[in-house]
Parts: sequence; C-alpha cells; structure tokens
Amino acid sequence: MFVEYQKKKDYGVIYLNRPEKRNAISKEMAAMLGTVLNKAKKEEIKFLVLTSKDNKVFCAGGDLTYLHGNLSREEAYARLNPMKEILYKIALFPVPVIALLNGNALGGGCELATACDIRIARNNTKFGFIQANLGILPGWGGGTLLYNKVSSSFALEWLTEAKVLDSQLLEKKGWINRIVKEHDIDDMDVLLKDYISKSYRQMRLLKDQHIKSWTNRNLFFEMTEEVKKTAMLWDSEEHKQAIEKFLLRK
Ligand SMILES: CCCC(=O)SCCNC(=O)CCNC(=O)[C@H](O)C(C)(C)COP(=O)(O)OP(=O)(O)OC[C@H]1O[C@@H](n2cnc3c(N)ncnc32)[C@H](O)[C@@H]1OP(=O)(O)O
Repeated sequence: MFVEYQKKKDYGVIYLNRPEKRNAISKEMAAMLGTVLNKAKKEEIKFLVLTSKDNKVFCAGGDLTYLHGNLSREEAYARLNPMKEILYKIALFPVPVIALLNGNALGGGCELATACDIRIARNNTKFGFIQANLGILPGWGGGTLLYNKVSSSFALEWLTEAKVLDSQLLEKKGWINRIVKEHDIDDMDVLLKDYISKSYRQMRLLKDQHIKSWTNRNLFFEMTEEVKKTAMLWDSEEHKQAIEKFLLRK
C-alpha cells in the first residue's frame, strides 16, 4: 500500500510509502490519501501525523509521469485538482495535523507539508518550493496556504527564487516549528508527548481557533484559483522542457 494509516492510542498516523519513487504522489496515492483522511476524521484522535514510512524522503512532489508535460490545460487542471482537495481536507482537519518531516521534500511535497498545522523536521533535511524553476507555480493550493504560515514577503521570496532551503533556515523563517535529531524522530510518543497530554476536546478547540486565525478568508476559492493558474502554465515551453529533462535524465 502506497499510503498506510495507523491508529495509535491517542493519535493517528498517515504514512507515505512509495520509497522507490521517493513518495511522488500518483493518482492512486491521492485517492488513498482521501480515503485515510476520511477514516481518520471519524475517529476520536487528538491529532494526526503525516510522515514518510522510510526516513529518506518525505515527498518528491507530484508524480511527473502522471503530471507529465504533454497535458492540455484542462487535463492538467483535472489531474492537479484532487490533491488540492486533499490539502484542503488536511488544512481543515478537525484536530491539529503534524507533518513529521523525516526526509526532504520538493515541489508538491512542500505543498503537502504546508497544509499541515505544525512541521517537525529531522536535522539536516532540505525543502524546496521549486515549482517556479519548472515553469509552473504551486498547483495543489500549497502556495496559497504558504501565505498563512510564514510572512508574506518570505512566501513570495521562496516561491519566486524557488530555492531548496535547509531546515535550520526554515525554522528561523517559521515554516518549521521544531528540528529534532535523527535518532529522536522515530519515537513519536516521546516526540509528541506535549500533544498527547492534552484532551481530545482541547485539541479540537485549539484547531478551530487556529483556522479562524488565518488571514486568508476565502481559502477554498483561492486554492482553486491557484490550480487554475498553474494549469494555464502547463503547456508552456519552459514547463515541457523541465519535465522532459527530469524524465530523460538517466
Ligand atoms: C503541483 C505539483 C508540482 C510538483 O510537485 S512538480 C514535481 C516536483 N518534484 C521534483 O521535481 C522532484 C523530482 N525528483 C528529484 O529531483 C529526485 O528524484 C529526488 C527527489 C531529489 C531524489 O533523488 P534520488 O534519491 O537520487 O532518486 P532518483 O532521482 O534516482 O529517483 C528515484 C526514483 O524515483 C522517481 N521519482 C523521483 N521523483 C519523482 C517524481 N516527482 N515523479 C515521478 N517519479 C519520481 C525517479 O524517476 C526514480 O525512478 P526510477 O528508479 O528511475 O524508476
């Protein structure tokens, strides 16, 4: 299974489990994410963790063999939009969602992490909103979400420069909440003890307050606009060339 869900005593964990493709999100994985999120939502969990099953890569973004460069704008929209729905579900999940970033993330992988409420990263990890280097923009709604998570000027800088940044810098910028040592990341009960010690009701109320704090009031609409704008860039020459370069690199 490319996506697994485990219910622990107090919390749920979603594992991305496609290490051979660096957890690149395929059509099937997007559907599986939807299924496990619906399942987790029905359970009395204090929080939800999203992480990678292995400790190498958190997520390499959209699967470029599915999101390839020869799609029309309409096809690109249809293939991008399901992940926007997933990111929106995560953002509005009734209790906090914690991204346990036990590996690097690129492109849509950073969008997925941004949809979560809290990001805890393993030491020496790197993250890149690199979409602008591929001739597109974030296309799952993660660019819109980024503006709710960090300063507006840093969001614009990161999205425009499209650099891969290290976790230390991203902690200073507020995108990463906490950095943990490599050997500490696996023990979730210890790592997340300050969340486990609170009640289910407290966690629901805290998440509700968090959602109300967002400056972006029209989230669903603006995330959808982002998908449309990225779909419009899909057939650009810059994008076609960037995808071809990756797919033919070996
Ligand atoms: C709106 C969504 C926008 C997006 O997300 S666009 C996608 C942005 N992501 C990227 O451009 C990342 C592309 N991947 C990479 O740069 C590298 O694979 C990465 C993550 C640094 C890992 O490097 P390495 O550890 O050296 O592994 P590798 O390159 O040999 O890859 C191992 C296998 O995984 C595959 N893979 C990695 N990222 C993928 C992706 N995004 N889509 C589809 N397949 C992907 C890669 O093709 C390779 O497969 P295979 O072994 O050749 O069959």
